[in-house]
Amino acid sequence: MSSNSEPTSFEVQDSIPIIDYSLLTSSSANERSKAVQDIGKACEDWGCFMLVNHGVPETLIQEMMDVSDEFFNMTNKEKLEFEAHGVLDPVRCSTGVNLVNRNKDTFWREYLRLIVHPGFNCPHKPPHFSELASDYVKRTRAVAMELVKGVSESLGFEASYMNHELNLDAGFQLLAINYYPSLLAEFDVSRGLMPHTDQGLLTLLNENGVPGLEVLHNGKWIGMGGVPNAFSIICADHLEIFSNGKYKSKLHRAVMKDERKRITLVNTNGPSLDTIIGPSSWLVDRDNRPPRYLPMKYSDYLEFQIRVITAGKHPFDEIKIHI
Ligand SMILES: O=C(O)CCC(=O)C(=O)O
Ligand SMILES: [Fe+2]
Repeated sequence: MSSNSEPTSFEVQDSIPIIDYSLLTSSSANERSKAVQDIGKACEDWGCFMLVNHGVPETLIQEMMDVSDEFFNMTNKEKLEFEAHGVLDPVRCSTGVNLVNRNKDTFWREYLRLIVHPGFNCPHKPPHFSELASDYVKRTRAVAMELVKGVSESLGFEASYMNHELNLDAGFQLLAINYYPSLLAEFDVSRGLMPHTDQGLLTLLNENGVPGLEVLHNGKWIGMGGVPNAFSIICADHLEIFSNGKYKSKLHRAVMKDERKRITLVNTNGPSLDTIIGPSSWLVDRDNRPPRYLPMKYSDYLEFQIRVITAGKHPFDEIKIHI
């Protein structure tokens, strides 16, 4: 979507649903069932929610923010040691330089993308980066897998159904670290991230206390985040595909509000690369609920997504079946 055609209104709203993770993992069947119901409603009505009491230690998140800051403060030459181009390269750093051009739709952002499952990849510097990131992604993965169990039940399946169907034990997990530098006088470009949806089932995101994430809801951009020690959870493309459109992937963007530096840690969680993912056969019937998306191997989708986005389109423009 180009910035010319997108809605411009912005609204701070506190009604993005908040899910308490400790209820989802509670030994009380009633509490768990209420959490499952709330997750289903949040996915259906909003396509996003805030997750509190997730159990990932605040100190670990802070250490990840600090070490990420150190990474991006290395020289461009040092960072470009990790430059890569293919979507399946295990470590991919972009210093943002190539992103800035005369096109008004383009924003400045540096990022580091790591494939962290199956198989963990991370730059060897700064010291402790790899150790911290490894701990962080194991913990976020555990949270994501619990959430997927809840989602699975909310769709009427067994908790483990999506895990089995989509081979999540070998699931493709990315850690993307986004770095929006502080706005220095000589730094005269917009910082942010274009409206987009994510690959995978659920994205888990946290930020360094500097707001910027917005979701498009009922035609308006709404600020997301700002709940202390909470993850922003965003429904992604393959949840929409698997649920045959019941849970929509959420369009979101990043817009900087002030001059402060912003860092976000973004986890995407998908099926295994060789999974062919389409609408679940249980959520499709010929008469009332025809399939709305073409199935595609996940690794092909990742390559295809880049091609389609580069051409200024959304993957769903190509794989959505219009009924
Ligand atoms: O930095 C943000 O707030 C958004 C990042 C994001 O959407 C992404 O990396 O996919
Ligand atoms: Fe995103």
